Order: sequence, then C-alpha cells, then structure tokens
Amino acid sequence: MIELGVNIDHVATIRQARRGHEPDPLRAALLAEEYGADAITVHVREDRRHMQDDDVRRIRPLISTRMNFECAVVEEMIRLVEDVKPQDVCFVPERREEVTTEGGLDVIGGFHLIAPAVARLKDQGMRISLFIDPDLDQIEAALKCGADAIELHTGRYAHALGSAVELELSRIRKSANFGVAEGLRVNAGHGLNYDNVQPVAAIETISELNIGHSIVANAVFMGWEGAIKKMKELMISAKLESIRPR
Ligand SMILES: CC(=O)[C@@H](O)[C@H](O)COP(=O)(O)O
Ligand SMILES: NCC(=O)COP(=O)(O)O
Repeated sequence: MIELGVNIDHVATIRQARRGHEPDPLRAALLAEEYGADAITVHVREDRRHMQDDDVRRIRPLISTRMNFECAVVEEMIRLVEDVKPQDVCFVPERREEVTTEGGLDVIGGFHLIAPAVARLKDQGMRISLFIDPDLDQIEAALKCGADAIELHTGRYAHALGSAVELELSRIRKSANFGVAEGLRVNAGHGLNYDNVQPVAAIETISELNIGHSIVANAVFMGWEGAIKKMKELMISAKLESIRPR
C-alpha cells in the first residue's frame, strides 16, 4: 500500500510569522501520526524560514513512525543530520531566494559532492533518497551515487495544464518503473493536492508521497485530522482501484 509522509514545514511557517511558539510542529507531528501519517517529513532550509534545528531535535525522539529529513547537500546540514539521526534523509536542491523547491537535484553535475555525502550518511545507517526530476539520466546518476531511494519531483505535473498533464504523468510513471526495476525505492512529492494526487498515487511502483502545503492549507478549513485523513483516503482508494482485478 502507498504511504503518506506528512510534511509539517508550513506549520512552522505559521509559527515563524510571529517568531513565537504556536502552532508547535512537534504537536503537529504527533497528531499527524495519530491521523494516519506513515512518516513525518521536515525540510530544514539553510535560511531557516520554517523548520528550526530545535524543532527537528525535539521531534525525532518522540515520533513513532519515521523522520524523513530533507536538506541541501552542504556540510552544515549534513552535521545537523548526523546529530539528529533521522531514519530517512532526502537531499534536495536549494536556492535561498526561491519561493519553493523549483526543480530536482542535478545529480549528474553535483556527483562529486553528492556521492560522498550519500556514502557518509549511509555508513551511519540512514536511508538516503535524492529529490530529482523524473529523468532517466538523473536516476542512473542516483544509482551510481549509491542512493537507496529517489523522490520524484511532481511540481511540473502539479502545474501542468491540458494535454501536458498526461505527458508529465507519463514521465513520472516511466521514471518510477525504471527506478524500481533498478532496485530503488521510489517516492514522489511536491505540489500534490486533493485534486491531483490520485493519478500519482495510482502508479504501482511509487511507495510514498510526501505532501505538506496542501494539507496545511486545507487544515485551516477542515482541521488537521480531516485534512490528513482525507488525503490518505484519496491515496489509498486510487491505489486500490489501480490494482483491482478487471
Ligand atoms: C523539497 C520539497 O519539495 C519540500 O520540502 C518543500 O520544499 C517544502 O516547502 P517549501 O519549498 O515551501 O520550503
Ligand atoms: N518533498 C515534497 C514535500 O515534502 C512536500 O511538498 P509540498 O506538498 O509542500 O509541495
């Protein structure tokens, strides 16, 4: 069955709007698990615009699922990861001035930096994923880096219109199938919401979806419990429908 990693970054975004204490991402993480999250995803950005170091340090020992820690491939972040010891690490590209993660990691161009970082954290027992565009050459490079998993960036699919939607979806499907055939765990995420999640969730080779912004946004209207449960139900019903014998 498909798993849901609830990304709680934007719970911290609301807290950071006042630099205060609420809403507390730790509380969001614990409740997310109660409402069906299979993992808690956090992205500590270099500019600390949402999650803070103290948040991940508090959350890691208290959750009972697993922490999927997203970060840039830089020494400062690798040290924080080594300190926090999440079960999963996902290396992502980062540009300080971007509004959100705009594309996948260039594993081919950054091989000399990424491969040693993957090896270093794998040696400490963490499962390492690379956040990449649905591109077969990047997947080949991820394999050469020794990554355990990839997370396919679904942003282009999420923003596509008309016939481009099916084109982007087929890229994701082809990449997921290729990754799994080569022995990788394949996750996906970015920009997924209640309207566009089901075709991605239905792809048989995708193990996990990481979803944050839409869940936090909809929680304003339907509550944290309703927003998480509704997303999980949509994912599971799409997956069940795709494997139903005809
Ligand atoms: C890598 C990724 O897709 C998420 O971590 C996302 O980036 C979080 O939200 P922001 O991009 O808004 O920080
Ligand atoms: N890696 C993607 C993620 O964690 C969540 O992205 P979004 O749903 O906040 O766009």
